[in-house]
Amino acid sequence: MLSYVAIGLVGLVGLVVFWLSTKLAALSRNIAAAKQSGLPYRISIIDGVPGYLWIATHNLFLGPLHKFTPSRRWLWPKLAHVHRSWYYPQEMREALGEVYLIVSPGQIFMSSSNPEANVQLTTRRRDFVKPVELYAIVDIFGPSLLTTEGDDWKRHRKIVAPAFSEKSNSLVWKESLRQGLAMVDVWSKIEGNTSGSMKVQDTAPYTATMALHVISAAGFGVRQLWAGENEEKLGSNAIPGFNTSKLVESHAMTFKESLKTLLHSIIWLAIFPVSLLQISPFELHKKLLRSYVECSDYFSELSEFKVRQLERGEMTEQGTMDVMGPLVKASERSPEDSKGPYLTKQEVISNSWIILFAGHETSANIAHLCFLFLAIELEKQARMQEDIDSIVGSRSSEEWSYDTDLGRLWNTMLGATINETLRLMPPLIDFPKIVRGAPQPLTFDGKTVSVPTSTMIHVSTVGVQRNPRYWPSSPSKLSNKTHDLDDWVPERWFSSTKKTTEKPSSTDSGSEDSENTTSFDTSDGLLVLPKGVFIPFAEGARACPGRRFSQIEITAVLAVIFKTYSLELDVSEWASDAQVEKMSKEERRAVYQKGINKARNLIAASQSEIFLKMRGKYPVRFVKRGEEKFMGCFS
Ligand code: HEM
Repeated sequence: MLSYVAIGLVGLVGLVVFWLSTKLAALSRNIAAAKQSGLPYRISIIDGVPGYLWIATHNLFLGPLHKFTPSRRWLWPKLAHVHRSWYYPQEMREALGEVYLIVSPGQIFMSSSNPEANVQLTTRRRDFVKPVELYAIVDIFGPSLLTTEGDDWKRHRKIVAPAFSEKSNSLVWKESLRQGLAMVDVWSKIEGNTSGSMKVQDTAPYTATMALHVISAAGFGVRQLWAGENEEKLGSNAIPGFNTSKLVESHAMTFKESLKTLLHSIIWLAIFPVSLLQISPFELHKKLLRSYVECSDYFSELSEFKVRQLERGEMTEQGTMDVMGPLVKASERSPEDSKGPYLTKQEVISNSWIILFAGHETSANIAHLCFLFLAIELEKQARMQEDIDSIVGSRSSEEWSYDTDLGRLWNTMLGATINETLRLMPPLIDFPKIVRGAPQPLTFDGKTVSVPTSTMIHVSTVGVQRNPRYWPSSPSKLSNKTHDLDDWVPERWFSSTKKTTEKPSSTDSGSEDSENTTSFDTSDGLLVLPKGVFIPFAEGARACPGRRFSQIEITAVLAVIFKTYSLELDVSEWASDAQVEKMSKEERRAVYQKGINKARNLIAASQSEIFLKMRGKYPVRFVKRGEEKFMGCFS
């Protein structure tokens, strides 16, 4: 008996020794490659981009560890803390430089927050490839524009990109103005609110619904209504369950319900594939599976609805952007068809999902954060309102023109507000690339380094967008830092001194597969930065095709709301309305400051779960302009 235990133990020790020696051998190979690269590097025992199980659970271990003071100096918990990694790029940059490697047994990881390097990483598409395997988490309905590479990606892009044309944008503008007003109407009907004063516990779910509605109408040609709106308005555009509360027999959830469940639990779909969910006894898994199937069915039904619309010739009459139209047309073709590229029926579903997914939470989070920053910075909000007034005057939003008003609004404090929010809190804190083949040369700051084979690269959006070397800045008014790049300062977008190094040269821009995603933000009104510096929408061929869509959407929503309303933080945690009424200017300022501190702390505690977002909520109050309680105290 004893001898069996002894043999077992020896076997176990042997396995551990074998495992350790293979890990050590891999680590020393990676260290040798890092040494040859010419880049600074650090060694970590944990791989830089851990798996999905780690992503889903790491907060449990690392949250408490970060509270333990000595660990704050350690590098590896910061690297492994995926949800909070957006918080550390400056520390990393100060310790290791703008481009550095982290070497672990299973991986060489590179981070870049250098504009010159960023330009090469985003434009040399064949040298620095998109690692589509990392996108499995969002690939739940199969490969799409976001999650393919090479010729397959070009086929998807050729079909999907034209839908984001200039012609479509006026529809985004109109629908966003409508949705902004509808959102206010919903707030006014919350119990205890009036149309003159509206307390909203958390604007995030509302901006999420607003963004979903805009994409649904402008992207899919299907108008969505807010709860309480009369569904008869939809007429022949009603698709039961998709945009109505009434379900058809085959469905148990509305489209919005199924989409919401899916978005909230998407990480679990990466860990538990559909085949596992089908046999799982847990209610949570059953609900997730149901929402997955429902969503897929809804997209199929929408696609059939589009086929019928196409047959009736309705889509051109409506003049909708209708991403779905070109997708459905392409799905009628075969791979051999000479009329143009094809999509399979499943690819129509996967691309529809990805457009909703990529364009919904991103815009929603930025709109939500713009609200909070404007409520924190009342003086800046007042300046934005003056700018809006100076452009639209007393005209009602129905008369606002896409051609003349949008560009003018953008080039004011309004555009500065949106850009500054995208700079400070980009929804994607970084985007990945990988070196698949031979080591790749990378030139920046007058030297050329060699990025090793299989290096996983993160182009650090947050890193470069908070780097004082490339941005106009002043000493921080909120901390003891010598720069204010960790603070929300929209005025920097009116800086005349473009404090930048010379424009980095693009080695491969204008390549045959790059799409024109230029935007009105390249005009002279706001600060224009060299390539690779302001990259919330990425750059190069794989840049976001929805850039202009979201800029127009957020501009319209902010303009239509702040034309009539002001936004203040709710301070009822510290003082009732009656108490505030009796307060002097100084007392009001002091109580508001408590709200500001709390809201700032909540924003700073945001986490990146695919997209960077706030976890807590802060209540705010929209009041008719002229009826503010605190705005005057800050002027
Ligand atoms: C504030 C809003 C938005 C931000 C910050 C943003 C950011 C980005 C970024 C950084 C990428 C590159 C991702 C990567 O390479 O991994 C991307 C890709 C993409 N975005 Fe956006 N996006 C926004 C809004 C939208 C909207 C409104 C839509 C659609 C209506 C959209 C659709 C897409 C698609 C389809 C891709 C994949 C493009 C490709 O791989 O060729 N995005 N976005």
